[in-house]
Amino acid sequence: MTRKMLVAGNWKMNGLRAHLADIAAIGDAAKAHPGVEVGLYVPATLITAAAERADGIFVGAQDCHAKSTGAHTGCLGAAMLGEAGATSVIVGHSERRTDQHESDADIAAKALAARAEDLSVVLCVGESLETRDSGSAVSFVLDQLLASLPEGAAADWLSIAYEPIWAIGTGRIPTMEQIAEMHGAIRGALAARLGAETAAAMRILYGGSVNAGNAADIFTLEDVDGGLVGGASLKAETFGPIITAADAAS
Ligand SMILES: O=C(CO)COP(=O)(O)O
Repeated sequence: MTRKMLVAGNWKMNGLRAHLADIAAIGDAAKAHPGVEVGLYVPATLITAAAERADGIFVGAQDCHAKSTGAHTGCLGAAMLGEAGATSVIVGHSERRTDQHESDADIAAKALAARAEDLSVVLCVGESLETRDSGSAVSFVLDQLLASLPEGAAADWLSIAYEPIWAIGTGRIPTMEQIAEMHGAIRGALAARLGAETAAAMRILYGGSVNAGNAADIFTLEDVDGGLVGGASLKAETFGPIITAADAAS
């Protein structure tokens, strides 16, 4: 089974129109590597402008509401994001699980809402440092994954991102053995839930302090099919080498 590498940037709450030139530069970097799928999850305010300029990359949103419309002040439905130009959405990022108190059931519902509007989905899972240190990271992440997994999950619209919370924005990453163990366990759990064929086709991304220096090692691991990149995705100079590393590992 060959899975196309996916390297996606999560810009989080960063980016103004002044940064559209960076998006264009990242598109240029991506075009040199057509074997890698590259996307940017930008703030909602930038989706339309980014999608208008995006060449060589897809543009996504960082969250969507589980309902399509209604009395939900400040929220955005999947159809709105699609109309704005997004083709994909992140659900279940640990920052939203923590800051917005999103539950696994909320996240599964958001993924389904996105799917209903033909958006692809990256579903994030990951353990805290406390859970890692207690020795129960794998069982925690698998429980979280299976509870957040939407009905009808399929590899043509859903990818998983393993993002250990303690590795996000810290410059600290798990050992290669820990990443390999977790990704293998995730694929095993997907196989048990969705069947071997779907599990073999579904991309499992690693996220958390991915940079030009560590990407090549991480992407070489068998069950790592790309990365979800925060800080290093803001500039082509730092994101470009990560795309190159994914191509080399393809
Ligand atoms: O949270 C992340 C991507 O969603 C990872 O962020 P950093 O790459 O900045 O650690």
